Amino acid sequence: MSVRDHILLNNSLKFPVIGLGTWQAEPSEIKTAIDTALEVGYRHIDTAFSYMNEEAIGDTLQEWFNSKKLKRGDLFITTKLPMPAVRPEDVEPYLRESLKRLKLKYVDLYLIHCPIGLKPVDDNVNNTFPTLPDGTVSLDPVTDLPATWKAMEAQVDNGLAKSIGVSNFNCVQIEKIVRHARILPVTDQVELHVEFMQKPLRALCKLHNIVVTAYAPIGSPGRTKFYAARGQKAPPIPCLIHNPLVGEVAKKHNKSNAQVLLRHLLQHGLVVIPKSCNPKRIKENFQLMDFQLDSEDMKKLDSLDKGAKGRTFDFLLFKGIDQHPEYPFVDEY
Ligand SMILES: NC(=O)C1=CN([C@@H]2O[C@H](COP(=O)(O)OP(=O)(O)OC[C@H]3O[C@@H](n4cnc5c(N)ncnc54)[C@H](OP(=O)(O)O)[C@@H]3O)[C@@H](O)[C@H]2O)C=CC1
Ligand SMILES: O=C1CO[C@H](CO)[C@@H](O)[C@@H]1O
Repeated sequence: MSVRDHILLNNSLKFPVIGLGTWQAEPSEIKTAIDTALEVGYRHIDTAFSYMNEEAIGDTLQEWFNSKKLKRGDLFITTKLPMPAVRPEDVEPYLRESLKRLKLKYVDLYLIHCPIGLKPVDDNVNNTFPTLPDGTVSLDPVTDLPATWKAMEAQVDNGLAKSIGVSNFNCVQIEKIVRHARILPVTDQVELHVEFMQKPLRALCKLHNIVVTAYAPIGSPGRTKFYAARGQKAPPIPCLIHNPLVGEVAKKHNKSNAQVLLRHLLQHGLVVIPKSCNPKRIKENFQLMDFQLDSEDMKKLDSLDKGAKGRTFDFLLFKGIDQHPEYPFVDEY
């Protein structure tokens, strides 16, 4: 099955199917990562206010624009509204702050990072995981998703975002948005990989013409760092890269295991945003268009799906987060 390098969105915006993920990419690593990615052909970068690297990304993009090697219109840049700002009045100020850090006039895609709203505990906007003195996360129980979505739509109207979408929304939450939306979300960015193929959510999104973007497409093996920084032990991380079946398919095509994991998702019509700060792996993760998995390969890889049991992102490292009424990770979605 052939795969196009972009999906054409309703507003004629081209959504490149391979993007560079940047969670846990330190500002000091960003220049090399973005330079390498743009040189090998990536045109889509995924970041978030809470990744604390928007400024470094903005600096590197400016160098590319100043050197005239690329124009703003050549790129597709995504960033996200953080959890302490999931309320209507915070949408525009946070988007403006992200744009200031990115040194851009608009983003191509602005996402609600997570349906869970948090209550800030201080004036520090960079404190994106506010915690109460008892160690639990500071929940905002009155998160109003339809009202927040209305404020997201206003960002398309005012030209600060070319398109808008959601992330970590489950089927019920997607339906809630779709019922109220004037502008539909273009994507739901969720955990999705060979062991967690998100069948019900994909079916629902297809119905509404919403593209599904796969985060952690190679299993997010580096996330121990995020837990360690918070004094916690990471939960078991699935060894997708070393799965023998994936290895078999990779050997047949003379490609790496990571390339097979990514190509499998592309052939399912998904957008993938693998993260790497390593030039060799950044290149490897982009070389996905010179081979095709046949139906037997796809069947083999599909057999690895564990359904809801394959989920590994539950945000439970933020103590008490599952007490929020919009906690999304309650079912396979
Ligand atoms: N909306 C949300 O809530 C979330 C969004 N995301 C987004 O999705 C992106 C991707 O997800 P992420 O969690 O980073 O996980 P990925 O599945 O992309 O895995 C990234 C990890 O795999 C390593 N890696 C990358 N390429 C290869 C390769 N070819 N072979 C072996 N190892 C490799 C990287 O290390 P190295 O850098 O050393 O190469 C890194 O440790 C994020 O960066 C972020 O942009 C992620 C999580 C949640
Ligand atoms: O994007 C993200 C990566 O995952 C983290 C949790 O495990 C989130 O906090 C963050 O929003």
